[in-house]
Amino acid sequence: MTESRKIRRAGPLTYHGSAIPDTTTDQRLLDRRGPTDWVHTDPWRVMRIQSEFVEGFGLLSEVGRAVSVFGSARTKPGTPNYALGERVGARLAEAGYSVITGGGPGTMEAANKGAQEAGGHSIGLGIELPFEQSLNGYIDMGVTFRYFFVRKTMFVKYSQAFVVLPGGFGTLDELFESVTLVQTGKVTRFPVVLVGSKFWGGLVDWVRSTLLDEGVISPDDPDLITVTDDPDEVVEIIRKAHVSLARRDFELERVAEEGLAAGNGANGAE
Ligand SMILES: C/C(=C\CNc1ncnc2c1ncn2[C@@H]1O[C@H](COP(=O)(O)O)[C@@H](O)[C@H]1O)CO
Repeated sequence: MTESRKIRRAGPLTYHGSAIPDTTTDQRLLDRRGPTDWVHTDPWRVMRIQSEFVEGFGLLSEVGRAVSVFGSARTKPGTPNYALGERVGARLAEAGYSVITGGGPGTMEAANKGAQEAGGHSIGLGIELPFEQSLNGYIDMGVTFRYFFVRKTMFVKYSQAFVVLPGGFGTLDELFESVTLVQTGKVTRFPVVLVGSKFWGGLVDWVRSTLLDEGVISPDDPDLITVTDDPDEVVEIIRKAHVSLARRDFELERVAEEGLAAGNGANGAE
């Protein structure tokens, strides 16, 4: 009778006899030894980026109708812009929208405060910065990201409109990123509302004159942005846009169903 050979299973793999490695996968995982420089390499960073997306999608997937509010991190409590941020947050919450901000101080805090105090759902998507900073104190659900671009994806994916109050480079970056996504058709359901005509007027005039005159945007592009001073109008603009988008979706579905009923079949597009 042949002596039974030793075997070891490792997931789907079975090792036999002399092919059995000296250590098990668990030992290699759990024993801490060897070089650690791989944690500073790009492939490892890619894994970390992936995990941030997975975590963000998991945590935010059940957020209902939401609006992202952007604005200066430097707006001080007690100033007109802080009060404006609070009113915008409150009106959105009263209209049933969750309010998503960058979770920081200034206008972000004001919008979260307004939303929370109005009984709404107040969300902060924080960002890890080189200096110590915690989420503001008016957040029901806070998620902190390491990467700006992962966080930006979350603002777009989990909100149905962008509201932009006065702010600096960060706010301008968020404004133009959102307008570019709408302009290029990467997102379809995004009213972009600027709040504060005095602050935004010069920029909007420049868009309508210089950018149009130079031919670097299309004639319809300035209409991708709406300006108002009135928090109630912010909600009205967003509601109207969503109603007309819902009508358009309904119409598209009706046309598709009629096409199917008439035997045209689907066109195969995703
Ligand atoms: C500069 C200060 C704090 C920075 N903290 C921030 N926390 C969270 N999100 C931030 C922060 N700074 C910028 N952002 C994002 O950009 C927008 C504001 O940028 P701006 O340059 O201040 O206009 C904002 O919407 C955030 O998403 C001092 O306390």
